[in-house]
Amino acid sequence: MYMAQSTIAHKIVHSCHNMPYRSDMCRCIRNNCFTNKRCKCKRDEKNKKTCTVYCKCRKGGRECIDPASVASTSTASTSTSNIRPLTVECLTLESESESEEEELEVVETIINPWQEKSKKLENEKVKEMENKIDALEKQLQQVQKEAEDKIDALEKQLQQAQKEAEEWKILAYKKINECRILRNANHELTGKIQVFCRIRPRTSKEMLQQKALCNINFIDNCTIEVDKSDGSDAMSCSGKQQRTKQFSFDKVFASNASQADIFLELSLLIESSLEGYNVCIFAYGQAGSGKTYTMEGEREPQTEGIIPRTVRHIFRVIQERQLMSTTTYKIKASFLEIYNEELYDLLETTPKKIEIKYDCAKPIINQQDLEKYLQHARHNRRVASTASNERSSRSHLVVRITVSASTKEGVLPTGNLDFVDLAGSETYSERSPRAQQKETTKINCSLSALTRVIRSISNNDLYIPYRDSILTYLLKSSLGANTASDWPRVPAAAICPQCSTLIITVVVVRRSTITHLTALTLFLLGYV
Ligand SMILES: Nc1ncnc2c1ncn2[C@@H]1O[C@H](COP(=O)(O)OP(=O)(O)OP(=O)(O)O)[C@@H](O)[C@H]1O
Repeated sequence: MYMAQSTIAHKIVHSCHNMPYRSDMCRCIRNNCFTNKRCKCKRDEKNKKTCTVYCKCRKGGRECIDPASVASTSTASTSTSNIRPLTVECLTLESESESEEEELEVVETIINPWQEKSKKLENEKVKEMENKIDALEKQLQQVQKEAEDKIDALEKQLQQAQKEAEEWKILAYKKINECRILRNANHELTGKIQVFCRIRPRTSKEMLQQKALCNINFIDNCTIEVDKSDGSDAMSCSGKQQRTKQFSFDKVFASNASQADIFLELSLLIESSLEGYNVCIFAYGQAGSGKTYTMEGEREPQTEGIIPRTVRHIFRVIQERQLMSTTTYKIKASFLEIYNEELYDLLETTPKKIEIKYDCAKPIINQQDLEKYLQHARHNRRVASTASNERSSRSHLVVRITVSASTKEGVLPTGNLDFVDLAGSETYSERSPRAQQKETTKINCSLSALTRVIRSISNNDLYIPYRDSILTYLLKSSLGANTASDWPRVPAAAICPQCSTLIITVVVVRRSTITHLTALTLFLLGYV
C-alpha cells in the first residue's frame, strides 16, 4: 500500500519493474479511477525501482492501493490472506462513504442557496401565474356573459324575424292569389289574346342611307295612324282612296321603348306558366322589322330579349315560391327550327331533322344553360342576306320552355311557354334566286296556314286545319287543342297579313267569354 502524496493528483507508487503501467495495478481509493500514464521509474538507495504515477482525479490526501502489492502481500502471508483484502475493501468502502458524505455536504452547500432561490422564484412565478389565471377567468366570465347576452338578443331578433317572415309569407301568398285573380280577370277582359305593336328605331345603316320614313302618328297608347310617305294613296277595304290609315292594338310601343318595357308587359302572362297555363308569344312582321331582336335581343343585360328575361324571371319566381311552399319545379327547353316545312333540332351539332313527336327538350338548371343553348341555336339557325335585313331569318324558330311542378301530393299541370320567332314575310319576287323563291313560298304558305288556323279557331269551326303546316301542327297544344285535358278550345284571333308597303294589317277578334287556360299573344312589329 502506498500513500497518495499530491493535493493536485493522487500519487500512485508501485513496483512496476519498468513495465508499462497497467490500469488494474493501481487504483485510487477515493475515486476508484485508474491512471493510464506510463510510469517513470526511479531507483532508490537499495537500488530498488520505484514507480510514481499520478491519478487524474486530482483529489488529494487519499490512499492509493497497488493491487500488485496487495496481491504480492497475500501470497506471502497465508494466515492473513483472507482478512487482508476484506479489510482493504472495508477501508475502501468506509473511505468512499466518508468522501461521498463530504462531497454531499459540499454539494449541498452549493445547491442549498440555489434551491432556496429556485423555490423563491417558483413561488413568485406560481403567484404570478395564479394572478394571471384569476384575471383570465374573470375575463372569460365577462366574455361568456356578453356572449350569452348577445345570443339572447339574437334569439329574440330571430324570433321576431321569423314572426315577420311568417306574416310576409301570408301577405305574399295573398298577393300571389290576388295577382292570379287579376291575371284571370285580365285574360277575360282582353279575350286572352293581345296584340302589341312595336316600332323599331332606324338602324345606323338606315340613317346613313337617309331612308325615307313613313309618318306614324301616335293617336293614343293603342292606336297609330300611318301616313304614306311616297304620296300615293292607299285603298281602303271599301274601295275609298285614303292617304292615312289607322291601326289599333292592345298596346303600341314607340321606337324608344326598351326591352325591359316589353318584358314588363308580358311578365304576368309568363308567370302563369308556373300554374300550368300554356302561353304562346309570336313575333310577327316583315323581314328586318325587329322580331329576333325582340325575342332574343343582344348579350348585354339592357338589350337582352324576351326569352332570356323569361328564364331569369321564372327562376326568380320559383325561388320566391319555394320559400313558402314545398312545390318543386323543373324547367326544360327545346329549340326547334321549321325550315322549308321540315322540323330541325337546333341543339344538335348541325341541325338534325326530327319528327314532330320527338322530344328533344334539354333540362335548364340555370340561366347560363339557357344562354348557352340560345347561342348554339342562333348559330345553327338559317339566315340569309335580304334587301331588308343582312341576317334575315329564313326559318321559323320555336323555343319551347316547359315548366313542370310537383308537390308531395302529386304532379301539377305542366305549363308550356312557346316563343315563336316567325320568318320574315317577304314579297315573292321572280328576280330572287330559285332557292330563295322556294324559301319565301314555304314561309308565306306556313304564315297563311297560321292565319287560317287562328281564323278557324276564332270562328269556332268544328275543323281546325292544324295539319296544314308543320308550324300549326307543332303549336297545336299552345293554340288551343290541349289534348292532355278537357280544357275548352282556344281563343279567337284572326290575322290578315295583307302587306302594304308600310305595315302589316292586323285584325284581332276578341272573345271575352273565353274561359280556356291557353293564352296567346301576338306581336306585330311595324317596319317603318
Ligand atoms: N327595338 C330595336 N332597337 C334597336 N335596334 C333594333 C330594334 N329592333 C330591331 N333592331 C335592329 O334591326 C335590325 C333587324 O332586326 P331583326 O334581325 O331582329 O329583324 P327580324 O324581324 O328578325 O328580321 P328577319 O325576319 O329578316 O329575320 C337588327 O340590326 C336589329 O339589331
